[in-house]
Amino acid sequence: ERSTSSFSYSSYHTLEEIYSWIDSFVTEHANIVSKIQIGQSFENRSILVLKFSTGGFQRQAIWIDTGIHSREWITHATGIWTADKIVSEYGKDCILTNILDTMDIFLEIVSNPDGFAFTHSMNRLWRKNKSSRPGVACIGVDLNRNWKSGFGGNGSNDNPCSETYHGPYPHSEPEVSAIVKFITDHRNIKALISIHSYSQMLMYPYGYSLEPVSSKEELCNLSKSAAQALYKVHGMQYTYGSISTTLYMASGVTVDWAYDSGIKYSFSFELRDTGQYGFLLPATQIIPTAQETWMAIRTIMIHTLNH
Ligand SMILES: O=C(O)[C@H](Cc1ccccc1)CC(O)(O)C[N+](=O)[O-]
Ligand SMILES: [Zn+2]
Repeated sequence: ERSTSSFSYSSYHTLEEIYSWIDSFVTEHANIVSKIQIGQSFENRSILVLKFSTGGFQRQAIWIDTGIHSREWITHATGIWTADKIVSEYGKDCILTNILDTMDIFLEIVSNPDGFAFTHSMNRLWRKNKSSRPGVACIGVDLNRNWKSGFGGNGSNDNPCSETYHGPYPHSEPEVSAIVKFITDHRNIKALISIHSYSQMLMYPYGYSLEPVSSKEELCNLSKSAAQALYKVHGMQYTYGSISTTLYMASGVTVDWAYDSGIKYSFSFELRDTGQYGFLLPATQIIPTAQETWMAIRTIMIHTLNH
């Protein structure tokens, strides 16, 4: 991409196209956006994070990740659109402007670059990363089961050939340990939003337990408000609640680790649709999905700013 003006926000893109767009995007909006490499994937691809900041030092911040499961293409596409929305709305939307005048936003668009490249080259429905270990027949760890909280519990699998294989030990995967290191070293992340597809859900911890989190009421009310803001855009209904009670038990997941690390406002989205197209959501739904998701993300961000 020489410039982002030729980039289509209503299409799906390859890893190379996204990385090239990131460089153009950062160049074009250098006053508010910068690019950070937080690590390297198993196959040595750069792991990139966009930082949106209007100044300050180590400001309280919001973390958003998309694409931890490589086949969930709508999430990378939503992340890209969201990046452009943030820079477009700063100075226009007073709520977003208030957020960025006080907080930073970190956005990791391709959180599983090896898996994502593989969905374009060999297997569109690949979910895991591409790590391999001597003597292990199958490839890949489920990056949404590799986190320390509840690691190895119900709702994860110790079989390396399973789609929910949790890996040999917590944070064994470079794609996970890079985020853990970044967030731990930052010490001022106040909200984490980890975006998946599909099912149209907005969920908060825990996945590894049926026990309610201490901030259950607040997180339930906030997810309700966020789901309502989303619904107003295109009439899409999202269910909301804790992972284990709304969907199923899932252990070693991103948001449980975040919550247990002190990030109270930790949420996971399951974007469109409810199964008609599933992971193969048509590109015509990218912008509508991103538009409605933005209103939910914005609701979570303003609550985080005010609490
Ligand atoms: O099992 C998963 O990791 C997600 C559900 C989820 C999402 C966030 C935290 C715990 C579970 C479902 C999905 O997005 O991966 C879709 N899928 O099952 O392929
Ligand atoms: Zn997923």
